[in-house]
Amino acid sequence: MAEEQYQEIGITDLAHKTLLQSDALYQYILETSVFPREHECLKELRQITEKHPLSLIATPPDEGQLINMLVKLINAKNTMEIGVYTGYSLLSTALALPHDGKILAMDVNWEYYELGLPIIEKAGVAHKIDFREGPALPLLDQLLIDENNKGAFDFVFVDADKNNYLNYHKRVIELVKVGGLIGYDNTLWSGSVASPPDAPMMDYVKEFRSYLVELNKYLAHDSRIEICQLPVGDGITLCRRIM
Ligand SMILES: C[S@@+](CC[C@H](N)C(=O)[O-])C[C@H]1O[C@@H](n2cnc3c(N)ncnc32)[C@H](O)[C@@H]1O
Repeated sequence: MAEEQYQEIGITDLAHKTLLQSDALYQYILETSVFPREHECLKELRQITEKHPLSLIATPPDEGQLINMLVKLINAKNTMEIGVYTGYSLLSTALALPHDGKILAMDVNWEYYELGLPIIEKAGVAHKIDFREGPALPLLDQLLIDENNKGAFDFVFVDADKNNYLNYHKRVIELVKVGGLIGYDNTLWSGSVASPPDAPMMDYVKEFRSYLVELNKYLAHDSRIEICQLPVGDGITLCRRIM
């Protein structure tokens, strides 16, 4: 999505990055858990990102910490990320992977990634990343043509255009291995998924709310996965493929 489009739909006006409606409580979590252990390069990347006009779309540091922990817990080696922006979640993943681990990273915008790339290089993990510029759906379709890619991924993080999440799920579920994990970001969508559709909400929230509601319903009934929805960041749904 282009910067002007984000501005048009009002994302830059979002008041809170996370579901916690208390800045003090969020700050407490950051200061007592995340920041003391945040990798120096993640800190640098966060500081660069904060200067960008779209910094609100970046993965928040507590969620980056969760992703880093998950990747280590499942011993992931072959991973994918859809929606990179400047690379906070990408770097959180890359730092957790073994030296020969891989991330296939997709984003329509190379310029955002370019902002974070020097920090990723400095962290010594750029060799793990295969960045593909372009819309993710055709890239996923291309991957699915090769049978070897089916069930080949240990972990997939989806954090791109919300109107395509269900389309991503229909493809990614075939690419992740049985026992592997998919993380969908923003599944609580500023808490709006639990509000009536006519409740007052910002344009940006209103525009995409129905896609998240639809995704959440679909995931709840998809027998191929077990799920765990966490109120971290803007809500992340973890899906473990079981068949
Ligand atoms: C919420 S941001 C990703 C944040 C990122 N995970 C981080 O850690 O900061 C969403 C990203 O998705 C990208 N995007 C939007 N539509 C896309 C599409 N169809 N295919 C791939 N990427 C897309 C945008 O360019 C943007 O960088």
